[in-house]
Amino acid sequence: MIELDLPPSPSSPVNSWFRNAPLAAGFGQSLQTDSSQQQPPSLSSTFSIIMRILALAIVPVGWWILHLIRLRRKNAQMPPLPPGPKPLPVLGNLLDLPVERDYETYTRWKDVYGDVIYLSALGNDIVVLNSVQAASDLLDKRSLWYSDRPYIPMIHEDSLMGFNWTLIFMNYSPAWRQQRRLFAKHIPNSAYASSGYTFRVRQISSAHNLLRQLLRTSTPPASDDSKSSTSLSTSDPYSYRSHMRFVFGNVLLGVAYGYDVQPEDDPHIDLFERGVQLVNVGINPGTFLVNVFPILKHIPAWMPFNYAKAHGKLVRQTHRELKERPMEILRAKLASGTAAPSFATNALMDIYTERAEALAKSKVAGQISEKSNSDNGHVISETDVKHIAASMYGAGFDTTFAPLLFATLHLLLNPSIQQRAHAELDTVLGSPNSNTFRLPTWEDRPHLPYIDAILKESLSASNTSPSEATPTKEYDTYRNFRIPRGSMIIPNLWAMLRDPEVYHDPEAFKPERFLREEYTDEAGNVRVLREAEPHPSVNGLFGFGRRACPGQYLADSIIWVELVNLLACFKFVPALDGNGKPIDVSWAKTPLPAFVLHPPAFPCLFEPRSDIVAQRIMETEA
Ligand code: HEM
Repeated sequence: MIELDLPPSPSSPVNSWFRNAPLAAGFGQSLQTDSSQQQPPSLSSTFSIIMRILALAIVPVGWWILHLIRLRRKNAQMPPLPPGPKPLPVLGNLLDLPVERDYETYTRWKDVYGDVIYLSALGNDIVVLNSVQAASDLLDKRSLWYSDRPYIPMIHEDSLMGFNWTLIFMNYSPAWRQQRRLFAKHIPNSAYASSGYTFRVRQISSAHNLLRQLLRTSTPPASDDSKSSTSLSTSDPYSYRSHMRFVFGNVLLGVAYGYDVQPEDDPHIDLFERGVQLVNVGINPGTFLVNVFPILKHIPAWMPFNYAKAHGKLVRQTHRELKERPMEILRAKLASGTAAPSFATNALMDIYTERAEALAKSKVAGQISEKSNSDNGHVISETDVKHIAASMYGAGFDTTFAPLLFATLHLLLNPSIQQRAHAELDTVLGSPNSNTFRLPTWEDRPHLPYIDAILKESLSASNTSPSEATPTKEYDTYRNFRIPRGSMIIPNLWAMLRDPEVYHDPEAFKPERFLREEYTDEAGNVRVLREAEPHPSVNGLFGFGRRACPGQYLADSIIWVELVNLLACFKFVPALDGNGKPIDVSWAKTPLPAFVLHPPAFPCLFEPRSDIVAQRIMETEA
């Protein structure tokens, strides 16, 4: 070990680097001295060290300068980059990028730079799309080039989270295409498709389950005398959240595996929740440095403080369990003939049937052919079924839960919207005070346009924050701007939904913007009273192009059935504070920063609309 007896100095990292730098650079031998005779280095030896450092540095620095000059020349011949905040050398716009609520900053920049903005961060190109037009032009119309996923070391490295088995993060590839086809085949692409019948039965029974749970913890109806059955219950103004969570978990695991969730502490729900939370931690750009400096992925797992590898291992273990456990249960049920219909049940049955047919054919033709089922060599297998089913909870839970929370919040804040919804429902379901009152069914949907409008407005409120990014496959030009190859494309839904050209009074919760209203004039002609607002960005809510959400029709039907049942049966009323005054919850309109925006927990009470309604709810138990 060589030690230099340099004059004492403050132990800042920079000083210590300078102290050790010559050793690290291989200058140790020339400086090796007997510590008993050490002298401060002479001026000439210091000069020689500096010269050597300069000599060594000149090659990379020269290369870097040449590279920059060449890049400048090349770029000068190309169209300019889209406008954006001025970058710093090397860091680019790293310091401009907000840690939280990036969508708000991108939206503010729209006024300054326009709807296509260029940013760079540590050499990575980023293009933010702030309008539906730009997003659709690139992601829809040039979808072949814009369908890949960005490389995120924590996600994609097998030695870290190894999470690229899920559709959401898979690159555009034959395996991805096959999985999308499999998804589309078994998850109906229309809320009204006949193949969706079994899922709709499950959705209805889950919605009734939610009604019963809310009734048990609800406030009594206003007209209630103290003997009513509902008056026995006390009200926890936050309990609705856990009831809703249970119901969405039940629907999603039911659709995925035909699995019935236990009302409390279901082990599968716990497992999937844990899996989602662990992934969220891993993909947060600020949590693990390896996402910013991918080279850190080479640090071995045994090194102390290697939290990224430790976290990756935990995620892999949890996901192995989460993928295997429900499939094992399903296989056992399939073997005993007791499996309920579900995505995985139906897809596995298909595979088994195809295999049996291929086997039968092979006995005739002497060989097994799996070609019919393949895309560039990728044949659908049980592993694909397992992976898609396991993705459904993560992809579908928060995304469906959040719009229902927003609907609840805005209905609570806007009694007039509730009244209008109740009036529409009463014409279809009967008055809640009449014995003819019934609960809604799927067939009622076309007759309830205002409920649909509330659903659309709630979906807009919960727009997925703009972290979805797709690298361009090739260098591209758009509106005479250059989009560098490999750019991260960020469609900023927040800005799209607040585009004043499209969306009037965007901050207000106005379901009627989705209604086209007609009236009949004196001569009996049907005329348009008001056109629905043009609102193309509601399509953008489910993404663009080839990567657009494959679960959108399922999501739409899941949220609709919950919302319509809640509205048919309950009034959403404010909880009271210690002085008996209604608690104001308007603060909850500002969403929490997350990938899927959702309101912070706010108190809300559910009051059954009448005793007859309460009775109808209890009848569903049968
Ligand atoms: C209101 C609810 C939902 C919303 C707003 C929503 C939105 C989205 C968005 C914005 C994307 C990304 C598209 C892109 O990258 O361009 C996506 C992808 C995806 N969604 Fe949904 N989603 C919802 C519900 C669901 C449900 C219920 C499921 C399934 C059970 C699901 C499954 C998926 C999958 C598998 C992907 C990845 C597709 C791919 O990368 O090819 N989603 N969703």
